[in-house]
Amino acid sequence: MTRTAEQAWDFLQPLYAENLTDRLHVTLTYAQSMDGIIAGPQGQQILISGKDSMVMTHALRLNVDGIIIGINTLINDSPRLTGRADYVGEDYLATHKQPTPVVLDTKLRFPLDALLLKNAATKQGKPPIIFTGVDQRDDKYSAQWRQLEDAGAHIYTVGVDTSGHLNLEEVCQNLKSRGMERVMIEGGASVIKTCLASFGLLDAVVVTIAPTWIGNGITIQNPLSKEVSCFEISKYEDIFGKLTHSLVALNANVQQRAIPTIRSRRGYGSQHFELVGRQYDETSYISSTLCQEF
Ligand SMILES: NC(=O)C1=CN([C@@H]2O[C@H](COP(=O)(O)OP(=O)(O)OC[C@H]3O[C@@H](n4cnc5c(N)ncnc54)[C@H](OP(=O)(O)O)[C@@H]3O)[C@@H](O)[C@H]2O)C=CC1
Ligand SMILES: Nc1nc(O)c(N)c(N[C@@H]2O[C@H](COP(=O)(O)O)[C@@H](O)[C@H]2O)n1
Repeated sequence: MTRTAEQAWDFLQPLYAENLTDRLHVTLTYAQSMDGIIAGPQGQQILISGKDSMVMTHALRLNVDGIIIGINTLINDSPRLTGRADYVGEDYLATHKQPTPVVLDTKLRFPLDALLLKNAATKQGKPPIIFTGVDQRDDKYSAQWRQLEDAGAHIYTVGVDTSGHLNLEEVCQNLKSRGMERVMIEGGASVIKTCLASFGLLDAVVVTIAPTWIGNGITIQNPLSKEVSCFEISKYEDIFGKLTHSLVALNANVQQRAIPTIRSRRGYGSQHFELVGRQYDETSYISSTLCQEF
């Protein structure tokens, strides 16, 4: 069975029930294997999600104002960051707006041949926003800045925190001030780790965990033991338990692993977990696509 975009969005609705008016609603979303791998050893893109999970990702993309990624993901993958009819269907696509791509790029390394710029030029996607830590007046960056703007990008300088990374709170405030209400953060590993370590930044986490062990690659956490039983997947809750909402969408024939999948928490420290878990998929559909490289 393949989910429709409407079904996928219905499934995600509990994460968006609250009406946040004063701050940006931020969803962290990514796909990982059971051993926490999100990309190949040299950062090669790996197809981890199954078809239904991709429908969910693309439906989500079409229900947010912006998609944030780190500069390495842009350089490695040159993603499109659009919602596409292949996954959501023409009708859904026609009735939803495309998100604005947002790239975290401290040193303005954004390549001029990136697909995001080409797609913006041909109106297949919105012009990207680049957040950087450099100053437009700095001679070292002014030419690149101008070329990127000429190619359609909007560039904003934000603060750099003590780890040398862009301050994500400031990024979110900036996007909110530009009229955005909801964004999703799609990765990669470094950005995911920053987000998971920044309690208070995230409102929701949507993770696809494919029931496979990749064994070697870019990981977002210490690999669990390969002897792990199905139910030990709940170890992920150590991380997710700190979040306001979290959702684990298992994407294949792993009913026995269908532990409660949405956790909602109000007020950090209150020890109150509200369990509203649901399993996303009911049938197997993914095994033929697991771990194939693009
Ligand atoms: N399976 C999945 O769902 C996904 C997988 N991926 C994979 O992830 C891989 C890339 O991951 P990775 O190499 O870790 O790179 P990222 O895409 O996470 O980019 C990291 C870079 O972003 C910049 N950056 C700026 N601000 C921040 C911040 N606050 N926190 C973290 N980084 C920041 C830094 O570079 P600088 O200092 O130059 O600004 C940093 O080195 C790709 O191979 C891609 O295929 C990506 C997305 C989703
Ligand atoms: N949801 C999801 N599942 C996977 O298996 C993935 N490998 C990814 N990767 C992310 O999607 C980006 C590609 O986007 P486009 O299809 O080009 O729009 C890639 O850069 C990762 O961010 N996601």
